[in-house]
Amino acid sequence: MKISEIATLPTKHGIFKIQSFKEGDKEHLVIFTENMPEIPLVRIHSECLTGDALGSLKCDCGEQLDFALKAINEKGGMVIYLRQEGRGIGLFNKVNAYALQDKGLDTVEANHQLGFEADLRDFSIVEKILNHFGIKKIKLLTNNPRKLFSLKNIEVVERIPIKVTPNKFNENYLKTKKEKLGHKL
Ligand SMILES: Nc1nc2c(ncn2[C@@H]2O[C@H](COP(=O)(O)OP(=O)(O)OP(=O)(O)O)[C@@H](O)[C@H]2O)c(=O)[nH]1
Ligand SMILES: [Zn+2]
Repeated sequence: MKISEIATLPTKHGIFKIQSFKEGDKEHLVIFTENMPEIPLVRIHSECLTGDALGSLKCDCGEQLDFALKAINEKGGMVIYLRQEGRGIGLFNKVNAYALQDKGLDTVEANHQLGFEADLRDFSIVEKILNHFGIKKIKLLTNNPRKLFSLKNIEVVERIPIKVTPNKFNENYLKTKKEKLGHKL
């Protein structure tokens, strides 16, 4: 793992520090506050270019990221931004999955139709990053139990749910997340 220098990143949510952790060809990011409580608020966020950067309403990613940055700016902690777009299938395949969803398949069926498992993500780098910061206990912002189970040597003192406002474009996606992917929604 290669670790970059720390730089300042002013955002609409507040002034953060930013650092990149590179493993293989993946350039992950940690966006963190200068004030780091002993038990920080942590968001493990997987890349969603369409939701995070383009304002897509098909999923809840952009809204979750905004919610997390706002809360972390207030309470102290970090967003660990993992470059595993499309639950690990990549952007090109996600667009093909979206095309299948236009035809009526849900998010899980579309992945299967393309020959992928529903969720191919790997969260193993998270513990390495938290170790690097000397963090042993966290409060985790998530609705996804898989993220909790992926942490073996880090104590999750509290799981904080992220509430988003459903819209007509993502209501089926949220329903599938709850029914097929086990999200607590
Ligand atoms: N393959 C696929 N990936 C999607 C689709 N919609 C969103 N994604 C991806 O799903 C991932 C969502 O990541 P997160 O928001 O970190 O995680 P989550 O599983 O939703 O869990 P929490 O938000 O923590 O509750 C991102 O990588 C998105 O790119 C879809 O329809 N198909
Ligand atoms: Zn998304």
